[in-house]
Amino acid sequence: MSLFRSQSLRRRLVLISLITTGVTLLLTNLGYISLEYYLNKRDTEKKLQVLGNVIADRIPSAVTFSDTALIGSNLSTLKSDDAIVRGCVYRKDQTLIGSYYSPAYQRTDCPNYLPRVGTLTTYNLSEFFPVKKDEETIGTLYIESSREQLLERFFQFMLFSLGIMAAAIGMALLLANKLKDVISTPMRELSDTLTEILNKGVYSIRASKTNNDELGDLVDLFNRLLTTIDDENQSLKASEERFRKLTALSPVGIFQVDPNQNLQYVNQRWRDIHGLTNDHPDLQDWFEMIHPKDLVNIQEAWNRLVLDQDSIALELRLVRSDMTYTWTHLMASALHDQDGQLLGYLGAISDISELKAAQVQMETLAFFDPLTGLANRRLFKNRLVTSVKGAIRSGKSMALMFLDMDQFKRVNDTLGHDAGDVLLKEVSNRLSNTVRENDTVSRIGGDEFTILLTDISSVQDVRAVADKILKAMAKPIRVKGQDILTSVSIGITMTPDDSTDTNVLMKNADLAMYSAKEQGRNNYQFFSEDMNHSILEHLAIEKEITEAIERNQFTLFFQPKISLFDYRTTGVETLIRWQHPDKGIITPDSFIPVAEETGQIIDIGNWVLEQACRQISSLIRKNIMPADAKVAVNLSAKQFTDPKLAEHIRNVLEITGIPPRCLELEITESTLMDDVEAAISIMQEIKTTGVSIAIDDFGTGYSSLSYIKRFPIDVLKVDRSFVMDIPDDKNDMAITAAVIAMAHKLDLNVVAEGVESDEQLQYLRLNNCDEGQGYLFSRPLSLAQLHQYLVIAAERRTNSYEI
Ligand SMILES: Nc1nc2c(ncn2[C@@H]2O[C@@H]3COP(=O)(O)O[C@H]4[C@@H](O)[C@H](n5cnc6c(=O)[nH]c(N)nc65)O[C@@H]4COP(=O)(O)O[C@H]3[C@H]2O)c(=O)[nH]1
Repeated sequence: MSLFRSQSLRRRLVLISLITTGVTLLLTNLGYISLEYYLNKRDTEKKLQVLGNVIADRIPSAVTFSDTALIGSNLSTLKSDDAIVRGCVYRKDQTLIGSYYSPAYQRTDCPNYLPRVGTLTTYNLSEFFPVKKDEETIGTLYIESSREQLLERFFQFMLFSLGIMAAAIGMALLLANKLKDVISTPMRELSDTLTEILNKGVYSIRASKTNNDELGDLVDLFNRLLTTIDDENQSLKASEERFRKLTALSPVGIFQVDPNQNLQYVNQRWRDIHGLTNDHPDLQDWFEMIHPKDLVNIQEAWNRLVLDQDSIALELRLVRSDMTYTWTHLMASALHDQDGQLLGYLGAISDISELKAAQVQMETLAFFDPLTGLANRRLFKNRLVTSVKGAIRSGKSMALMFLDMDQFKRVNDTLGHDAGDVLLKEVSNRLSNTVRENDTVSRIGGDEFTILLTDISSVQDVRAVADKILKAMAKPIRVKGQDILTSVSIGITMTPDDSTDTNVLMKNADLAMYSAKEQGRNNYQFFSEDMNHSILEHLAIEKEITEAIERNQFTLFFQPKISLFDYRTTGVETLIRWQHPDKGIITPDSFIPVAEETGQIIDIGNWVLEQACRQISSLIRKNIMPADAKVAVNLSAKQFTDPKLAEHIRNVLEITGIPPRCLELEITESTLMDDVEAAISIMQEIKTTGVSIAIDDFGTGYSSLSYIKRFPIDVLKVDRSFVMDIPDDKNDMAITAAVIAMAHKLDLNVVAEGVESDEQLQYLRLNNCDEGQGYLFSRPLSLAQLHQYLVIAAERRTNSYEI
């Protein structure tokens, strides 16, 4: 069977035709010959029967009388049939009494005795017929017919059939050949076309159609299939071309990996990013380029890609041959065909070095102070949280130092911001050089620094560092050709001893730093619970101030200002008092700083301004207060920088009806020196309302003459600390005299604060101080007391204080 299958279609067609025709004819002829033979044999047998019966019917008498002649004449009728070989008649005793044999056959007598008939050949046809007389069998007739004629006809038929078979097979051969042309040739052509297409790879070749039958349809279908393949091929080529162009132009490196992990394709950009020039880069080479720190990540991601067919995206560094590295972003995913069969992996890699650099820059900006390069507040807070956790974990201590530069503002304002920057940088350097590398130095504000000291074994270590810092700061810093002496005040808190809460630690260090400031600056203080108590006190005051505002517990006192030339009352300074229901009168020093810090000062200050103007304007209207006298009101720093200040002043002037020239605002020198430029513009705005401005506590704020010149002020109040030591402190006396002279040069009115003694009065008068204020003239007075004071003062104005 396999031999048959391995034959060509053409040969198989011929074989099938021959076998089919041969077998069909063979079977047909065999059937036909057999039928013919059977029919002839039946005819012969019938004839034998007829002859036998006729003769048997005629010869009973002849047999009875053994009339051999009669028997012989009857048997001679057998001559009529050429096929009869012999006829034999036997008596009842089975002896032969008559016989006939055909000369055409080999002469054989009938056997003499009936049973011996069986010895004759059985090849022929034979039959026994009983010879009966009166129903009694008196003899037997035996007739034998030859088969020769039968067989002769049989062979003639056979010969004829074979002739027909040969003719039929010949016809079948012709038919098979024809079939070859009809079926096999177009099939061969189709196969040749296909072979040509496959060999040349040209899908535009078409098979030629010769028939309009099923094979013709097959050729049509084949050509249509080719057209479809050709179209798809074309679009595939177009798409491939597009892909090729796109990848060539792509700013992204593109790569393809086959299912066996071989790098199948990379575009030019991929090569550029990797700095690889070889034609067939290897995936292993690529893995070897990956930065050791990124290897674990990429291997883990690659496993996910290959084993789980997951898409991956990650950032990694590629190390080039010159050991520089490029930051890249890699994305890859598995490629499957329509049946879900894995085709490989497709990926894109982009150079993100610039992005990374920008990110680093952003992080630097976000976490580092651009001026000093130190950690900024944000990074400091992160480190503080981490350090506290580390300290808890390791069981070791950590110290937080809060440093504030002493008198930085003075340098900044007098020598300019550039000088301030130089100072800050140098201080930063000195701080960084004083601590270990593990410790974090941060600049968290203008002149505020923090230091985190980790792994502290004892407080002694911290003291040693703090001492080193103070010592490092003691050396002068050269700024703009001048040697500047600077110092820092340091507050220190420890974790876990003081707290493990970062906010609490910050507050502790801040408190300790303020305590260091209070202790005279240029020193360090460790946080103690006492400092905390002052916070609680602070909080309590804050709460009480709120209640005081609500319950109208504030009242105003006025302290007269006296002309040192004619002792006239030139005005009053408004001083707030708190009439506490339990604690009695509370002076402003106890609550103004708290109110300043909490912002409550804005409400309080606005109330003071309005009340003072209202009360004094009523005294002016009643002519109790001289019409040219002024009421001075203190402005806190927060009030001063309140954007609504000028609007509020105008409002108060309007609603109280006090003339603007009768109102004077006292602003402390330190408030003005916080931000000189801003202060000047605020003062200019205040001046538009028509009120006067006085600098309070002059001499304590390190203001330089160049600024005073630019301030739109009217009055300069010499601080009580200078007046206080007259006549004992020659230095203070000289300063006071110089300030008065300078103020006069600037056309400013000078008021001396805290005049308590005649000596002081005389000295001030001697130096042409314009006005004085102090216990020598009057303590701060309630409105009623002031009323009384003014009345009396008017009466004894002349020379009352003169000695
Ligand atoms: N030892 C001594 N002291 C004298 C003498 N003459 C006056 N004083 C006191 O010196 C302070 C003068 O006021 P200041 O320098 O403006 O200093 C004021 C001022 O800065 C502030 N202040 C007072 N009232 C207000 C206010 O309404 N608003 C704001 N923002 N601050 C106020 O509180 C500070 C303290 O005020 P007070 O306790 O009233 O204290 C007053 C006054 O009672 C003297 O001869 N000897």
